[in-house]
Amino acid sequence: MERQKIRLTREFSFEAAHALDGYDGLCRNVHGHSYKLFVTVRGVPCGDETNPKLGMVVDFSDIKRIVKQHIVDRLDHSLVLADNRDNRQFREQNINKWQRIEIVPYQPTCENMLTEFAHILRQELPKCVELVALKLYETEKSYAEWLAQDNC
Ligand SMILES: Nc1nc2c(c(=O)[nH]1)N=C([C@H](O)[C@H](O)COP(=O)(O)OP(=O)(O)OP(=O)(O)O)CN2
Ligand SMILES: [Zn+2]
Repeated sequence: MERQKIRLTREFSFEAAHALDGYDGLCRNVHGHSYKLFVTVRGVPCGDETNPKLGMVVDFSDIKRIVKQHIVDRLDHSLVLADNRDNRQFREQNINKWQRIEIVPYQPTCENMLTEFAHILRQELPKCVELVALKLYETEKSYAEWLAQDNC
């Protein structure tokens, strides 16, 4: 059978709090989201009949392991704050009580989180697949998308 390029998508979810420093609205306060992340990769299904992964672009469980290790397990039930003096001090003062205070080098909007996720996944995903899209829902009604074709 002809081997065509196929896209695979795996969905993830994590709970995280954040605050948008300096924002001119309610989101400057610490508040939480039930994030949903969709990771889409593209590749050609394995055609090697001796390979246990025959017919797979990549094993869904490999995507799951990589995304969980590098993104979900780090952010789940964390408080995500931009890297500045006040937030670093807040982290130092509270880290014994709340173990998960994640300082990130950007304002933690869904756009910036996706940019970081794309950078990580492009390094960590196996070479046989190409990261083509990420979609991050911050609320039921609001999401951001990263597309490889927009960022060549
Ligand atoms: N472009 C962006 N705008 C906003 C972001 C963001 O990441 N990128 N983030 C926020 C807040 O963190 C939060 O997500 C609020 O979003 P919003 O859709 O306004 O959520 P609400 O709860 O206010 O929506 P309802 O109308 O109450 O359902 C803000 N903007
Ligand atoms: Zn928010």
